[in-house]
Amino acid sequence: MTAALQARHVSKTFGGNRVLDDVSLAIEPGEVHGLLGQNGSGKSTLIKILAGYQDADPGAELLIGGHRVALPLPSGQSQSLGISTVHQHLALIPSLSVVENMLLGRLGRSNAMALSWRKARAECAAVFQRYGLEIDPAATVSGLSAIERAMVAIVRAVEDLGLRSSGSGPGVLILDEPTPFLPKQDVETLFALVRRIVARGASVLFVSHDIDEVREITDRATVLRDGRLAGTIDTKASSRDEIIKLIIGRALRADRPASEVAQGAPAKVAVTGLSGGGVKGVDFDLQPGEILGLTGLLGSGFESVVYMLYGAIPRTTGTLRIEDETTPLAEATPARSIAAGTVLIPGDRNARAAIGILPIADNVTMPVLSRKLNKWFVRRGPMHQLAQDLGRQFGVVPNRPEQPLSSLSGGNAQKVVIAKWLQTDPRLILLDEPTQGVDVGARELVFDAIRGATRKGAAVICASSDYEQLAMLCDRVLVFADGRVGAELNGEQISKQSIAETCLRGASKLPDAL
Ligand SMILES: Nc1ncnc2c1ncn2[C@@H]1O[C@H](COP(=O)(O)OP(=O)(O)OP(=O)(O)O)[C@@H](O)[C@H]1O
Repeated sequence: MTAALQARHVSKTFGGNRVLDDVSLAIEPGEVHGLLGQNGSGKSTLIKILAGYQDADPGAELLIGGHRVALPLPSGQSQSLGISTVHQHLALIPSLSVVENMLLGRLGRSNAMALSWRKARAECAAVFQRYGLEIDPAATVSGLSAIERAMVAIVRAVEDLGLRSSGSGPGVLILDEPTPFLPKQDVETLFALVRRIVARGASVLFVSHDIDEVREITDRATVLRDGRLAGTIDTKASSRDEIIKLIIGRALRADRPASEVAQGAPAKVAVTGLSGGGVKGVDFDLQPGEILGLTGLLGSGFESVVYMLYGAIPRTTGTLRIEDETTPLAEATPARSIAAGTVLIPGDRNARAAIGILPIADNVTMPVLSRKLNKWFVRRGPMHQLAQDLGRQFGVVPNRPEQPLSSLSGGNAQKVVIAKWLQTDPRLILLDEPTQGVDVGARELVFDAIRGATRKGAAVICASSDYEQLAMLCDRVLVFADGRVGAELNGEQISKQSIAETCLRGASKLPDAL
């Protein structure tokens, strides 16, 4: 069978640093092919080369549908050659309608004056119907749910492939980590769409850190390790442990660590009457060193809690007590929270937690410039030394503080953000999806760092819809439903399965199996 896409001998060097080394990859027609590897293993670089955003080093070869294609791909031409990419940020314009977004690529190439919007909407509706989607072409993208936005971007990418001129097969759709921003229940909806796409003959290259998802949706997978090909596997025939071992070169720790929370100690943190942002009068408290998980279905209110406690959502009411200091949340602001020893590590690190164009050293030392370094003027030597030490401690790869943060892979950038706040020895750590985009091996490092902070007495609140993460990390999990705490899971009750079941039952009662 002629491969839908074949890449051979792909290498890439940045300033003397070889990040891809003689990688080869073949994707069959109608196949969902996984691309796996630790943070910084070279997945995005490979995709950027396949999508024509980046040149490969000399010697690389690319065949699409058996036809040799000259590298580098001409800028903006990858779709006409049969490769379409959907990145995590989706590249939709929120203020435009669905149909306008669907036509974005084509508008640039055609005479827009001659466009009939009525006809375009009807065609768009017919396309959505073909894929079994119920999305109004006239709706504004900003009003769509996360899963609807993802599906619009994916269908647009596939349709743009269908318009290409070359006759070399139905093409390859690259999905670059499409699921981390989606609630778990919507992942199935997305997978149904992926199955429909491959049933129509196209192939999909699926990049993900979620091993269970990879085993569910892909047929085979290529694994990169340190920029080299670690292997190509039949995912259905491979166990979870085998895949993890190929990715990180070792096995993960088997069990969740036993809770270290001292029973019966007075609460260190107490939240009372928390209301606003979809939350309706919630009370809970935390023991010193406790890691409390918050979860639920999207819209159940759990997603807002850490931002409300940090003072980042206006019109929040209730109180937050840390040890013997009580703050009315109506008066909380991020600056006051930081001064009181509360830190927030947000989910959207690119927009809210880091400045990509600044060096890693500047990003990571920002909260401690006056405390740990010279208060009156910035000396880069000590700043670099501190950044280097933190990079080592948190496993940032490559550990080069002078590089811009944006040159790090997604997962390594997240480690920098976590290091930046944990070094401040906070009393309360607020986390929103702390290991989104972080690979399975590095997750252990991040979890260890968070547990290290709890040993120093910090309390942690972790909001997440990643049930596996909650099961590995938390001493207790509160499952939200309709703005309130619907169920509480403790100790042995906590597992990925039990959290998923409790969420899906509307959090009205504990799972039968418990
Ligand atoms: N423009 C660049 N300049 C310098 N180094 C870069 C650049 N882009 C990527 N790198 C380096 O190349 C290596 C591979 O990065 P890449 O983003 O491909 O990894 P990845 O496997 O996609 O990681 P993640 O899972 O974290 O997204 C990393 O060490 C990264 O720092």
